[in-house]
Amino acid sequence: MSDLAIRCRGLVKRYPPDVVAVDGLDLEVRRGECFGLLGPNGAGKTTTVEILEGLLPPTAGDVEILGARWERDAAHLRARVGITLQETHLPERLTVEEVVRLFRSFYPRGRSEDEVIGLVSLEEKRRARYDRLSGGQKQRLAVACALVGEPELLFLDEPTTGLDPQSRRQLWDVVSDVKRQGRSVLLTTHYMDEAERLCDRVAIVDRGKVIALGTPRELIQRVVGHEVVEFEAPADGVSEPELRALPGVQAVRRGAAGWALTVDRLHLALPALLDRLDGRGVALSALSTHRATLEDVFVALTGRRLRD
Ligand SMILES: Nc1ncnc2c1ncn2[C@@H]1O[C@H](COP(=O)(O)OP(=O)(O)OP(=O)(O)O)[C@@H](O)[C@H]1O
Repeated sequence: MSDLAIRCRGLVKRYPPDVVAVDGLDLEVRRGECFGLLGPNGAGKTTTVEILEGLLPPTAGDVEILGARWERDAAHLRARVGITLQETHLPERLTVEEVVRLFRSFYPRGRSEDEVIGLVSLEEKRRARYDRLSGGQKQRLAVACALVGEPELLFLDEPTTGLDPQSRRQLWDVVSDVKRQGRSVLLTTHYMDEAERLCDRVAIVDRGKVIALGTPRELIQRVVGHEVVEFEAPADGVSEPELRALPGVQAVRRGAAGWALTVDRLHLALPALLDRLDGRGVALSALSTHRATLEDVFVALTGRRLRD
């Protein structure tokens, strides 16, 4: 048995006449791992996921899911994976339990309705019609449908986009439970806090290619450092080499709104920075610090923000 849940090599998807949505993407997701595909709008995440889900044929490349292939083993594979699409439209007039029962009937084996409804905490809504559910409840029901066949691998495409903070946290709990049961998860998201919290490893995708891969902590420390200091000051007030020479500073970037320093020793870098600016009589119009995030990794690698 393959110890990989997903393996793809040289994946390409072109849309005529000239869109290259996926541009030679390689990926390995281990069994039992929650793996995140991160990237800005249009990076190629959904296209990649739909190919891996067997819903879209690639233009080129090789895909293996749970050691099997969609071309040869589609019927068998369908019963082993669970899919939650970016948008799910379920029959408006069916109740929560009717929807779950319907999906349960598609699988040869699986969980009971009660168990699945409990997993996504929709017990109180089991007799409520689909069109009466909130956005978060609808999304949890979609995840319940993906879980009802006890999938070995769960695909979640932007499961929390558009949800309020409480609904997002409820969905995170569901995904954490799925992970605890040893199932594999492939998750796409724009939310870096979501990826840092849920994913064992992430791949950052940009323009159809993987541009960075690792655990969230590894990537942040390797690419960015520990902390980010951002400040605004007149462009002629201080120079890039001067900033780079300050103690504790690892990298310097000048953005549209001001400077961003990545630092590994904030307690040294910050006083030295303030001292330097003060000595020059440079007025600061804004100053903030934050722990480096995956968003900073993306900015450091591409010079762009994830959500421009
Ligand atoms: N059916 C299609 N025909 C033509 N172009 C397409 C089609 N589907 C996607 N694309 C293009 O392929 C690129 C990748 O799109 P994709 O939806 O995979 O990105 P994404 O990373 O999932 O973005 P988002 O986060 O906005 O969902 C985009 O430029 C998109 O416009």
